[in-house]
Parts: sequence; structure tokens; C-alpha cells
Amino acid sequence: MPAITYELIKQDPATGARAGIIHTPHGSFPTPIFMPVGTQASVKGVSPEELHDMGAGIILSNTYHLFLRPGSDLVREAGGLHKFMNWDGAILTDSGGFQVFSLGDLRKITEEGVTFRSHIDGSKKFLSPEVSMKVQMDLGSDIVMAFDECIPYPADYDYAKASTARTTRWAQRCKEVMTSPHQGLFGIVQGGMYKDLRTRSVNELVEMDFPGYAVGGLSVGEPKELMYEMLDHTVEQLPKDKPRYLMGVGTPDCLVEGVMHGIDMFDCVFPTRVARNGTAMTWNGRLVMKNAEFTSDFRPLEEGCDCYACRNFSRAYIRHLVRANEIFGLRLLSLHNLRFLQRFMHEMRQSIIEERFGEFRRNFLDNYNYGAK
Ligand SMILES: CN(C)CCSCc1cc(N)cc2c(=O)[nH]c(N)nc12
Ligand SMILES: [Zn+2]
Repeated sequence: MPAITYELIKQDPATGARAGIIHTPHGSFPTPIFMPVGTQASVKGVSPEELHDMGAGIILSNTYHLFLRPGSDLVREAGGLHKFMNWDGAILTDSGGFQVFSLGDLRKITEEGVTFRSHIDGSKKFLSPEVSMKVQMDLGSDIVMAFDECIPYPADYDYAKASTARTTRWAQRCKEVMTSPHQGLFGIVQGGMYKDLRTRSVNELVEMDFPGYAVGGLSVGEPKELMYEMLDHTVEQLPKDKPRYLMGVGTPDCLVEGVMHGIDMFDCVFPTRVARNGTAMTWNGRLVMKNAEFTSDFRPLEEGCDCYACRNFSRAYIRHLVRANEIFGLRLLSLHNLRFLQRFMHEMRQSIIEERFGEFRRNFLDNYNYGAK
């Protein structure tokens, strides 16, 4: 029995949208799903108990960061990442490739792997398919991402072709050393913005029969229309009985469009990052809490929200905390924004099950106004 399995609940008859359940060794969760990001083994300012209370079934963490600090040997000694951070839900770990490639010229790529300098102390480090898999086995995450190169945008055809072929060879090397029966290894589709390379990447990864697939190399600065075009082309070639994960996406409009194209899993730092910038996410757009309009607004951040912030505090109080640089204000906004995304995905999933996804999408996009208010 594979560690990760996908159960289709409902396919929207008119679009690629679908509702399902993903089963993992640390529990099952409904899809489509948004995964809170806990890069360094914590979702910034949020406790595991609060993550459970808001309905999070899976969180993200990161090979690159934990490899550098505190080191995966320590986490293994602690009994793995679940025990280390006291989270008993599912965990997905990214493979480290993306973070290394974000270092720009501080790294050197060869067939073997990537040499780079730690952003923490400048020491020389090496990541490869084998090292990434060893780290992720030490961490014990339920879903392990293959070690890949996220092709920058723009990239010329020859570079994208050579890089995608290497990512496929790296995926094979990951598969050969990922021996834990309790962890599921996802392949990551690359190919840049070239449809023929995306098709080749999909075909070669599907040939290796992974339990799930991520669409990589998107949300890297390309226009949204181009992202959707690549997404449409890529997802339709992926197996229907396996989960699909769109990496690094995204804002609510991108979540709706990603679901429409058949994506099941999403992650993005957006909700916690904008929270730390003093902004609340609501169905009708963003609230910039420092704005004077909230000075004596004693309503909750969002009417009808059941989060801890909205059940106990007002916009006026949260505005005061943000202006006074009180950490509690940012914590309240993080709790609200993460709960908002859980509610958003739940409503979207219900609309698929009740065959009214098209109406949900139109209503949301008609009211969508994520310019700061
Ligand atoms: C917090 N998240 C942004 C981190 C997890 S997702 C990181 C991430 C984001 C994007 N856009 C593309 C890729 C990609 O092509 N490959 C990998 N391995 N990771 C990716
Ligand atoms: Zn709320």
C-alpha cells in the first residue's frame, strides 16, 4: 500500500476542478487544499494546536533551511520533524532545489548536484538528489519532493531543455534512494514556458510512476496568463488518480484558476507574509490595518469569520496593535489570514461537490479586489 493515495470525490463536469481526499500516514485531508508554510519548522507565530483548530491538515517545511539549521541529524535524533515541532498532522517538505537556485550566483550546478554558500554563515555546502533524500528521510515528512531545478523566467529554449532533462535524471536518482515505505516521493514537472518540454517532462516522470506530481517552474515572475497556459497544458497530461500540487501558488485568484485547471494542493507564504505587513485578507479584498478608516471600527476583521481574532477582537484594537508594533497584532492577522484560506478552500470544495463551481468562480472574481484598501 503506497504511503500517499488520492481518492476522487467529485469531478466538476464543466472544468478541470475536482474534490478529493489525500490519505497519508499522518492522516487524511480534503482537497483542494491550501498548505500553511512552516519553512523553519514553525508556521510563523502560530502553534500546532492553533493550526489544528483552524483546520490545517498538512503543513509545509523545507529541506534547505533545516539542512543548514539545525541540521537533519538533530531532527532525526529528536524522532523526526513531527516530534521535533510537535505537529501530528501531515508534513510536505520541499527538496531544497528552489531555495538554492534563489541564491543566484552564489551557487554552482553540475550533473552531480549544487554547490553553494550558506546564507547563514557563508560556509560551502552541497545538495544533490541523494543528500536531499537523506535529509527528507531524517525529517520523516509524509510527502517528499524530488530534487529539481526550478528554471528561472525567462530562460532560453536550450537552457530549459538541458535543465529539464537533468531534473528528470535527478528524479530517477531520488527514486533509487528514497526507500522509506512511510513517505511518498512526488516528481516535479519542469520545462520552462515551452509546451514540448513540459510534455516531455510529464511523460518521463509519469513513466517513473510517482504517487503524486507537482507542477514546478511556475509562479516565477511570468505573466499570470502564461502561467495558466502552461498549467492547462501540463495538468491535462497528468494521471487523474494521483494528487497534483502547484508549487508556490498563491493569491486567491490564482487558487481559483488553479483549481479550475485541476490542481489539488497549493502553498504560498502570502497569508502569513501580508499578515506580518499588517494586512488582513477578506472575501472582499485586503484590509490595510494601519489605515485611519479602522480607528474606531469595532467590528471584527471579517463578519462571519470564526477565527480566534474575529471572535475576540476588533479592527480598532488590531489597528492599534499594528501601529504600536505589538507582536500580538501580527499573530492575530496570521491566524485570521490562514483561517480565511482554509474557509476559502472549503467553500470552493463544497461548490465543486454541489456542481456550482462555475458560479463560485464568477462570483469571487467579480468581487475580487486585492488592491490594498
Ligand atoms: C513556501 N513555498 C514558496 C516553498 C515551497 S514551494 C517552492 C517552489 C515554488 C515555485 N514557484 C516553484 C518551485 C519549483 O519549481 N521547484 C521546487 N522544488 N519548489 C518550488
Ligand atoms: Zn477571522
